[in-house]
Amino acid sequence: MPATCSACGTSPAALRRPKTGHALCRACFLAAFEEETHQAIVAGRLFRPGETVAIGASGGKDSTVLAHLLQLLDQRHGYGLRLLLLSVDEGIAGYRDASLAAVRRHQHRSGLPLHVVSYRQLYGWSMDRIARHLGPRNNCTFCGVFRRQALDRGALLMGADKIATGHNADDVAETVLMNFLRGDVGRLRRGAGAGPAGGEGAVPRCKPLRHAYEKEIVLYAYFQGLDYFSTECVYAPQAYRGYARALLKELEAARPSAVADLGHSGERLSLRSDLRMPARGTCQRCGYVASQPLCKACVLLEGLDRGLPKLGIGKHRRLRDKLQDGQPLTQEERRRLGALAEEEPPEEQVPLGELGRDEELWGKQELRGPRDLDF
Ligand SMILES: Nc1ncnc2c1ncn2[C@@H]1O[C@H](COP(=O)(O)OP(=O)(O)OP(=O)(O)O)[C@@H](O)[C@H]1O
Repeated sequence: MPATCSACGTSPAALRRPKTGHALCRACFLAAFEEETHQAIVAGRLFRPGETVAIGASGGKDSTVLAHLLQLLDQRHGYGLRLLLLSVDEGIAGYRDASLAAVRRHQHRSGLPLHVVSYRQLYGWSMDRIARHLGPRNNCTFCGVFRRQALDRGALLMGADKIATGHNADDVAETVLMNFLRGDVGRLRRGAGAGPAGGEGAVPRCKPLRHAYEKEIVLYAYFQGLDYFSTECVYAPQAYRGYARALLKELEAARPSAVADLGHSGERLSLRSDLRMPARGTCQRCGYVASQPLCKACVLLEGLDRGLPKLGIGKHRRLRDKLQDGQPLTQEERRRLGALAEEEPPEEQVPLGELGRDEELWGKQELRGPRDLDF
């Protein structure tokens, strides 16, 4: 005989909650998941009445569930939010184009306004082209830096007060692990991944699903019949995060609370107070938040534009200084920086309309490039 739901005591249980081990029926699971998200929003004071919130919408399960929940909870509890969908098109054929189609379907169903910004518009480089220059490694470094800025730029254009992302408890735990494994003191101090998503950006961020287990998000999407895109990014298998993810899965299998515990540890970490942290300033080139004279995106772009894609990653300070002083690099130095044998023509510019600009919202306003934006 199937187990009975431990919450209502009447309906047959439809699942065992990965987070708590409780046997629940569909209705009680949905209610518990929604209530926990609401409590996380209230306890974390994530939103204020009247705020415009741009939901980072990638078309994947997490942000699809987030967009659905924020709309539902806003109506149910009267948060008084203006919700918008914001997507970044990184230019990854066979991955982002398909997931953006899922975002558009969500837009039609939900009626929320959608705005799409693309790497090609903002930086003149799609991820596919960057990957052709860079090879299979380090693509996530470029993509992560560019996406963080692209979300900020999109949110500023939309007049958003805040960005909400679909980062879940597993993402947070993986980030805590990764920061430890890399000895990344800066990020450990900022909350080891438990703090605001991309907390160093120009627009405040929050992660309303940060206590939600990935497995439960999948269950929620399934029971609600939500339509999302679920293929992994073609460049992700090479990412270091994959090792942290595999380790976390092993830990979770042995002890399900490991996911929540790691997130909790990340929040509670305290470091020596005499550690020197880089001061926050603004990028001399584009005005974005930076702790160095140039922000990370401008450093990466400089390498790409010079045909030396590895200039902005790794320890190439000496070669960067050499270039800055106008000294030529040797063939061997150019090779170390990933110089291509032959120059590739720049990518064709994409008309904004084709990328899903919400004309009603934006009229004829043009997106500005990374070098002339004021933050
Ligand atoms: N291209 C994008 N456009 C807009 N937001 C994005 C994009 N990529 C990621 N995000 C935001 O960052 C969050 C975490 O992104 P990540 O790459 O870890 O994907 P994920 O964990 O697979 O999430 P999802 O299931 O929503 O794709 C997403 O939930 C979303 O809110």
